[in-house]
Amino acid sequence: MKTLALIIDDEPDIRELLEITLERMDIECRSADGVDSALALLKKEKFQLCLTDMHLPDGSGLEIVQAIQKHYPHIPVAVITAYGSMDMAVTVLKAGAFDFVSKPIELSRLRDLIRNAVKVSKPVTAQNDDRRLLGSSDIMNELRTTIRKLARSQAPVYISGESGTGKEVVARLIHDLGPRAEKPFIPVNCGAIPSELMESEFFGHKKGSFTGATEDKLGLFQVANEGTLFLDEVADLPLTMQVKLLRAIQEKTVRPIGAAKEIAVNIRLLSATHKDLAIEVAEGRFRQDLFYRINVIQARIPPLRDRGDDIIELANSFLAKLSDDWGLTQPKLHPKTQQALKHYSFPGNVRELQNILERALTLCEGQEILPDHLQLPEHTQSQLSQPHLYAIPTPNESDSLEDYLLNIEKNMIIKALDDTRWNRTAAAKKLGMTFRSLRYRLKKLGLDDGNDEDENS
Ligand SMILES: Nc1ncnc2c1ncn2[C@@H]1O[C@H](COP(=O)(O)OP(=O)(O)OP(=O)(O)O)[C@@H](O)[C@H]1O
Repeated sequence: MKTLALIIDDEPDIRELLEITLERMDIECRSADGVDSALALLKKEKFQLCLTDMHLPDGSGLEIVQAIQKHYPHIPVAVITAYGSMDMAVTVLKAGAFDFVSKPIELSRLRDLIRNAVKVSKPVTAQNDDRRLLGSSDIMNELRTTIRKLARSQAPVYISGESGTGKEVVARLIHDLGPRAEKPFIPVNCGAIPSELMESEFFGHKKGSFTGATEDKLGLFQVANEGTLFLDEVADLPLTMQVKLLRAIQEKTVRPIGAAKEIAVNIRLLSATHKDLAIEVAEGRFRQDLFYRINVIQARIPPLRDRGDDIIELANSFLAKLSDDWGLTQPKLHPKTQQALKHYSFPGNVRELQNILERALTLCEGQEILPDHLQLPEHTQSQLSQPHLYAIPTPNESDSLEDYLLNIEKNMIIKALDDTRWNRTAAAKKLGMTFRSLRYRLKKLGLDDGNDEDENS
């Protein structure tokens, strides 16, 4: 059966251009010139994809996106936005549009978009793939649903989560379950590239463009072309590189060092960091405009300590794998070991659990792993009790690490404010942060009184 597409545009010329392009791709089309007529067609026929203009005589493309999300969520819908209207593109992606194309419509970009939409409209066959993400807690099942949704979209996703929670595993799944699965997935650790090599790594260079450039080199953007570029530890990008990256993302082109021409690239962008990007922005280390572009949709990965019985499920699975690799019979986790694992806070999350088990398997001589083999730090607090200026509160039983740290942050801020008679400029200085950053934290901690007066006092 032929794929059926719905085209919505009030300009007959553009409708015709879209129809011709799609029909050449063996896709049958129906056209509508406004919101009402489009909604009527959606009721009447079964579509596999939809392409709508943003400005329609009786409404907007956003209404179409919302209606499709609500009533026909399986139909990928892409929006044609006005030239340079990035804000609108971000809005429609957030509302659930699968992708966007801006005017004047570039035919090669349109064809790529349509090809991806056709793939997305087919039922996912790679369901089994998400077994790579172990854990059957509700919180992980929710994450799996989110991943499947995000895989269909082309929107940039910012994956947040503490160190070792599985951000890269999630990024790979988003790629593997999506329409770009057959194309490259290129992970880049932004913190690991020396700053002087960064531009050449990302955008490539021509032979002879600088000392040491003995060959032409493709940049990561080109290597990832048609696939996914995963910027891990994106907060570690120097500001100068952030500007260049923003440009490449917005223009969808790159210029290798020493090249005369820009090269078009088609990538899906995923990014992650264990840092709080909003704080990085508030403290001036991360550009707000880049944050806005990469953070169109956010996926949060929960820390391991919040995943309940998943800890034991993961532990058993890692033990099975390790025992198999090392040619051992898989030992059991003693009930007390299970208790100890469930009560540990895992600041290093899944990666730390893997390391703990590897050590435990080395230390364990019998068929059972005992609590001692885990060598867990006696108290989580021992890791936090570095030299400190103010008394560190004792954690409550129910505190998560996050709550506990927030409490410390709050105490230090209140102490600094008390010491400076609530002069926030002086308090910020005392705490070694900018006024903006202090104000952000005060808001976050609910201590903000809405008075910004002392900025310059
Ligand atoms: N749910 C999970 N099921 C199975 N393995 C997992 C899961 N989550 C993480 N892992 C494993 O834990 C390790 C750390 O995962 P990953 O590198 O994706 O974390 P990360 O959040 O990207 O870490 P970092 O912040 O250090 O970059 C990897 O070996 C990964 O395979």
